[in-house]
Amino acid sequence: MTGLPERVRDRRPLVHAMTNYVTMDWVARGLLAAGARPVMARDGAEAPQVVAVADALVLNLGNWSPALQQAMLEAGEVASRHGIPVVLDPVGAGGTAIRTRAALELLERVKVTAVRGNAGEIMALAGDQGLVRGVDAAQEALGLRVERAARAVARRSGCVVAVTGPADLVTDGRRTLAVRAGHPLMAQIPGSGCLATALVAAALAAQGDGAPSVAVVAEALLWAGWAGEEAARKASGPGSFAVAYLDQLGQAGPLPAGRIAPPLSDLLSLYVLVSGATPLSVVEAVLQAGCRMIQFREKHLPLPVQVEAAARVREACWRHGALLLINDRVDLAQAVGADGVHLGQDDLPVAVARRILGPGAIVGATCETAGEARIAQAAGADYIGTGPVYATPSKADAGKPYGPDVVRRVSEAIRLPVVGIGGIGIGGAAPVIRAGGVGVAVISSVVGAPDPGAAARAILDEVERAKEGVLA
Ligand SMILES: Cc1ncc(COP(=O)(O)OP(=O)(O)O)c(N)n1
Ligand SMILES: Cc1nc(C(=O)O)sc1CCOP(=O)(O)O
Ligand SMILES: [Mg+2]
Repeated sequence: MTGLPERVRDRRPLVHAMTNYVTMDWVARGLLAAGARPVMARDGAEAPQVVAVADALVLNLGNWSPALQQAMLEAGEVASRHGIPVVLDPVGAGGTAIRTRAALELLERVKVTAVRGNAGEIMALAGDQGLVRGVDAAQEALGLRVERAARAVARRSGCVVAVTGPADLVTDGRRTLAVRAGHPLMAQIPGSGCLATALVAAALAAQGDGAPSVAVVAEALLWAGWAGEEAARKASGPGSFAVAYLDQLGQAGPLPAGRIAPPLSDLLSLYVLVSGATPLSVVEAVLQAGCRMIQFREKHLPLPVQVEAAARVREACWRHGALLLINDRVDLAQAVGADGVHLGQDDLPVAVARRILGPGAIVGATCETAGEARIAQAAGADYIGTGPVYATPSKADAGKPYGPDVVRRVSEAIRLPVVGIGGIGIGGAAPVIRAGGVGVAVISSVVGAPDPGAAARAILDEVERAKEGVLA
């Protein structure tokens, strides 16, 4: 299959965007730059006629009014009858009751193909009163709650739900993908979200059958985010960024690989640290058992030996579709082609590692407090490790155990996925998930077990059972 930008340029879908006055011009420019054809008819007198000849319909709640609601309902019902994909942008849901009700009514009466919103909006549609300030949701108290809300809305409405933020989540209620792409400058121009919604509509139209597709929605968000990354390289501020963004949308060329994957919240379920001269056979055993996240932490070996050993672990991870992160050392991560690093408070700063490794790398950070976690999130971390949860035999300078509540304190302060670490074994993992963690990081309970593979499987099962309880 050709890349999404080529498909949109080839098919030039007519996208009927019933969008708000604030970003209408930006959305029209973005669709044109992407190769689609925008039509912005918003009035109820003509919208139902226009949508009948369109290839996709966008319903954007910005600048909402009762008249707009009626027009959207009528246009949406026409689109549903014609099998035209409909993408809902529930702008401000959760911020006012009227917006939440309007979005829910559209979801109920229109066959919506996809919803694209921020965390607060999607949580509001799921009935989870997340914190929303204005129309930009506060990325608070999220973690698994966002994924749970998105899955619930997707299952209830039979659509794909995309939650855009530091990392985008896309789910149909069963399968979930994460998209790692974007740049902070995108939040400094109005309409990035509205245009992402319109690109999702163009992507669904260009795929031909207009069916809800997690992969197509994820690819559209990758296109939007990657354009932001590339534009930011050329921009000197929000003004030049906006111009560069439109230019980038029009560029040919494939989208970057490796940016769409199962969410870190899935991959981090069991995170095994290779530490204390762990044999490669143990790594193989835990990968066979289903572990998809390994951290190489043989910090006491001479660096040349670490390079050799880490390269062998990386090769094992590649064979199992697992990610490899390197403890502390960005240079070692680059040397062996690892997927990223994990950094403690006394290691290289997250922002520096992000600058060296680029937007596609995974950067984890150790944080023991909500404040540290917010700083790490703002600096560009992808996940947080917190602990020690219980007493640990594997880190001499670990502090006093906090208990699982440290995971709750940290995970309720940020959007990023949080793993607990420190003394975690069978029976100790579930409390970490119930406290808001997405997984557990372990050394001795697995690496030091008589049968590391069996131990890994048992802990993974405990985590997955606990997650089912949280996500239900
Ligand atoms: C997943 C995870 N969480 C925490 C740590 C501890 O990292 P750090 O504080 O840098 O201590 P060292 O591991 O370097 O001794 C971790 N490694 N992984
Ligand atoms: C590497 C590490 N960091 C910790 C922290 O609290 O930040 S505890 C720890 C060691 C974890 O090993 P085990 O699973 O054997 O307790
Ligand atoms: Mg460290």
